[in-house]
Amino acid sequence: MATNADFPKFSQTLDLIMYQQKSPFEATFPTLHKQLYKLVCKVRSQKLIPKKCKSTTLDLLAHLEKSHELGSSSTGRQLLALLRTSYITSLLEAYDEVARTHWNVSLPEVSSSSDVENEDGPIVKVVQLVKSSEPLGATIKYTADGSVFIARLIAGGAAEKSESIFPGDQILSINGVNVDKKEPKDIVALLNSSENSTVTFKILPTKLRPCLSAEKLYKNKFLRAMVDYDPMQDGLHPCPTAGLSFSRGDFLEVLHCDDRHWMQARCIEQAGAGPSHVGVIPTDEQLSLYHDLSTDENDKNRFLPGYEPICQLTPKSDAMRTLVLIGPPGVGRNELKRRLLLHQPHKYVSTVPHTCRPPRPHEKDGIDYHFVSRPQMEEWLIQGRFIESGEYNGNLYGTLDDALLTAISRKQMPVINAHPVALRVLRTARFKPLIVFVQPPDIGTLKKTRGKLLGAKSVHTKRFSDADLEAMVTTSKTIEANYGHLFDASIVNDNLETAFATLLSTLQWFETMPCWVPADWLVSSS
Ligand SMILES: Nc1ncnc2c1ncn2[C@@H]1O[C@H](COP(=O)(O)OP(=O)(O)OP(=O)(O)O)[C@@H](O)[C@H]1O
Repeated sequence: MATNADFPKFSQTLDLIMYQQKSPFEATFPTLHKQLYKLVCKVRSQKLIPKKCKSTTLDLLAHLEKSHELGSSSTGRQLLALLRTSYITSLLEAYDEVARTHWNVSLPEVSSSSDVENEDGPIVKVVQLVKSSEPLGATIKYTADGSVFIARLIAGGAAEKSESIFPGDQILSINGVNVDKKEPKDIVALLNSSENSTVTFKILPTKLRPCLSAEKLYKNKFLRAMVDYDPMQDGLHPCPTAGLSFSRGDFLEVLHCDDRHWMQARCIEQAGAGPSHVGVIPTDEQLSLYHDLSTDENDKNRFLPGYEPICQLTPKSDAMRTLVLIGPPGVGRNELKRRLLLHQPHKYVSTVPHTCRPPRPHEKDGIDYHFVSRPQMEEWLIQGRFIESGEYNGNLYGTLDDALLTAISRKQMPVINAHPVALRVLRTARFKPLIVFVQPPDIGTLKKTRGKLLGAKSVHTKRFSDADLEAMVTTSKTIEANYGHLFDASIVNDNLETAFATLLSTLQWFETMPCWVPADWLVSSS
């Protein structure tokens, strides 16, 4: 027989289903999602009390099936069918197993939170938390007279989950020890030293409950870090140990944004590693304080400010992106591009540049170059229509934006080897570039593979001096330092065959998997 005590377990299980399934589930079955949501609400409000089932969620589902609680509509039947799929059933079984496990924690007999009358008058609250390996998940601050207050709760931490402690609450004592004027290290020691399995706080609750959400301060909850950040190096961080360090190019999920200067975020899961812990990081406004002070010329190339709002782009077979190969001169971008065009000539295409120099005898207009007049080139330059342009031997050269747009409109993927500076123009919704960094291997491998001619394998074969190869490695490092956060993928070109195979699998990945792109790409294309 289910008791009320079993309901948290069941409702957590449903939370789990909704959380795990949310995006595909909600997107594919919006009506079913609504039904499931209603079910969770019903269970939560305990209006739905199954009398005939045991405490396992699978039993509860069996009960729902028999009792027609969900109605006999096709949506209700579909929902049950979905809940019965092997994926969901396994999830429920796993959860039941976890829920059945006895965790060896002896919960206190007193209620976890109770209001008691303080002798001096104001209502104080006693909050008792079960100790676990996870930290309390709260930072503290002091007033001038040494009183200790909760500064912020870390999203998803033990204090927040307790729903009994809030920012602004004053901590009067921990396990009966008065904390007034105690140093942070003494408070940490108090939290850790308690002998029993619980920690008891006496709290003077705040009258103001801050309720700013991430959405209110940040239109977009997901951000790409454009700078490196280490809270331990940040003298202005209110609590460096509760901070989160991240590197340029990391994807962050903002969970809380309590004020204009600090917010809570975690690094989004990357390549199999789970999401990072939640930590306090500076907002854009706070970060700009540090970078305003920067005199580093390279910062200007890094597309500051500190964060770029991002969203997930779901690949569509009829929406082409531009493949941009970035890398130091001589690293092999032309060779990779040449192989790609040969591999699928109908899909991957090259763009023909414009020039105002006269054609050479063997050159064909529209194939080697588009030959146009100098005034025409200058007019396009003024209009900002070139992706890249330059002057060589008194003649202008450039790649027109139309060249890319025409290929994209024909459902082809233009491939260009661009200078990183061109990313400023290219990285927009019009071209939706997929930016692949081609980097050289270590200098030893580079000397082995490029120091000698490749025989008759390629008509483009070049010979490099040791100085050329060393310059290639140095330039590669500079490009990565300045633009690495904008790269979607990196390929090491040690062996041409494997580098090309990696390029193909990278392209396949981006053609089939959702990926993070600047949020305005989707806004401007919708
Ligand atoms: N992995 C490799 N092993 C050996 N040789 C290579 C490799 N990759 C490229 N090469 C050779 O290096 C030379 C330079 O390559 P490529 O022209 O493709 O470089 P690039 O990045 O396009 O440089 P640039 O922009 O200066 O033309 C070519 O002769 C190419 O065949």
